[in-house]
Amino acid sequence: MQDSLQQAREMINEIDAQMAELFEKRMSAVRQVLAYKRKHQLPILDASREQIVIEKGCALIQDPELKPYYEELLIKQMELSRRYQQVLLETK
Ligand SMILES: C=C(O[C@@H]1C=C(C(=O)O)C=C[C@H]1O)C(=O)O
Repeated sequence: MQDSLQQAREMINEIDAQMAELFEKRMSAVRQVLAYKRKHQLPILDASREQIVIEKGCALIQDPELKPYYEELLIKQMELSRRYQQVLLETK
C-alpha cells in the first residue's frame, strides 16, 4: 500500500514538473500574442478564440467523465493568461 502510494505520487510529481515547463512555454506564447495585440490595438479578451481552445482541448480528452474537469482547467488557465496580459500591459 505504502509502495503504491509512493509510486503514484512520484508519477504526479513527474507530471507536475512537465506541466510547469509547459505552463511557462504557454505563457511565453501568450506574451507573443500580447505583443501583436498591443501593436494592432486589439483587446486582451478574444471570446471566440477561447471557445475554440475549449472545444479543441476537450476533444483531446478520451474519458468523458474527465471532460468537464478539463474544461474548467482550460477556463481557469485562460483567465490567468488574461490577468498576466493585463499586468504586462500596465507595467511594461
Ligand atoms: C492568448 C490570447 O488571449 C486571451 C487568452 C487566451 C488563451 O490563454 O488561450 C485566448 C484568448 C484570449 O481571450 C489570445 O488571444 O490568443
